[in-house]
Amino acid sequence: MPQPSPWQTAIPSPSQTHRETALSRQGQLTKPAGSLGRLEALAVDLAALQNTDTPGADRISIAVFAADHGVCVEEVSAFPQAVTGQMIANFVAGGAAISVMARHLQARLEVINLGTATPPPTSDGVVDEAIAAGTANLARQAAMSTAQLEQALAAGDRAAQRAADQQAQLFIGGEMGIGNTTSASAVACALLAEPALALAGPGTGLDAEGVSHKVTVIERALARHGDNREPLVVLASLGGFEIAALAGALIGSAARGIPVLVDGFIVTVAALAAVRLRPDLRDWLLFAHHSREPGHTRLLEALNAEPVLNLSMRLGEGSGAAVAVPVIRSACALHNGMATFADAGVNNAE
Ligand SMILES: Cc1cc2ncn([C@H]3O[C@H](COP(=O)(O)O)[C@@H](O)[C@H]3O)c2cc1C
Ligand SMILES: O=C(O)c1cccnc1
Repeated sequence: MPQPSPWQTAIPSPSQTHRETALSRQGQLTKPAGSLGRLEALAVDLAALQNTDTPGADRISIAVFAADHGVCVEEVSAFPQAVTGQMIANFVAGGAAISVMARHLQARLEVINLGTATPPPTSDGVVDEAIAAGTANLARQAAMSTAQLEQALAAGDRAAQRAADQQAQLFIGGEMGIGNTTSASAVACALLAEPALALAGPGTGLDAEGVSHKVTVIERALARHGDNREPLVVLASLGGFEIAALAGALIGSAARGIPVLVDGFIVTVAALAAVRLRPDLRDWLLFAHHSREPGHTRLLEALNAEPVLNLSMRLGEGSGAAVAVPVIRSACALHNGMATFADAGVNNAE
């Protein structure tokens, strides 16, 4: 019998008992009901997901998935493809935005290389999950084979296992891959049956002419792909290794009982594909921020997601999720630390 793929493992249901206890506690804390706004719901959601009366986000695992994209030959990014490998080195050297945030949050950061055309100058400290030297050009052919897709999903699942081994309370997936807003937009268009124009944006900073060209490249990819909306087919045809690995990591994280804080545009596309594959994943996703990449609005709507922050960020790497962590920590500290009306001898509402 063939082994089931990791993305087929069971995803637990959030604890209804802990949700109810947390909701009741929120109603007894020394504040007008609902006055902590979304912080209340965040703490309640985390209590249910973490299966605890004292939710927390002290132990965080961040995994940045990196890979190159064959579609870069179509000149769809403001930056050269070699930047992917260079940034991998920067992540482990500690100089990237996500490296700074991981230190700031005392989070564990790992960098996973799924395959680059120009390898990083040093691979010390990088998790090697290389599948190929980047994907094929998705404007002309399927980005990856079914076997490569399975490899990417499994690499994501292994990252989720490492997060579980570290007893992570929250998982953050990040990505790096020059050209990946083209791939992510194409995946989203195929899943949502939207035209390229509705979802493509500047990415790293294309001008209006650059975005128009990117739209035509995505249209070519979508015409080649056809109207198949099956998530695994869409991922293999239009995805990237890091996007597929993220989908595997999100499912793997939920399967191990670790809630996920979803970053910006690209991770949300991976989340959409993963939710289409496993609808029970949706409960495990908290959305960190609303990216400046214009297509993110449509994606958030499709996932019925209301992100914690909107700081006009458009970086990726998991950086927006990392920046939202202090808000999540505040929600938990308030939930766990505030006195109840009864404890403090404060009169509750009539
Ligand atoms: C120095 C640098 C650091 C980054 N960190 C994340 N990205 C982001 O930009 C890329 C996607 O944009 P596009 O599709 O336009 O290439 C991804 O690698 C993404 O994570 C970066 C981009 C650059 C240039
Ligand atoms: O929101 C994102 O994930 C994003 C936006 C632009 C470029 N890279 C990533």
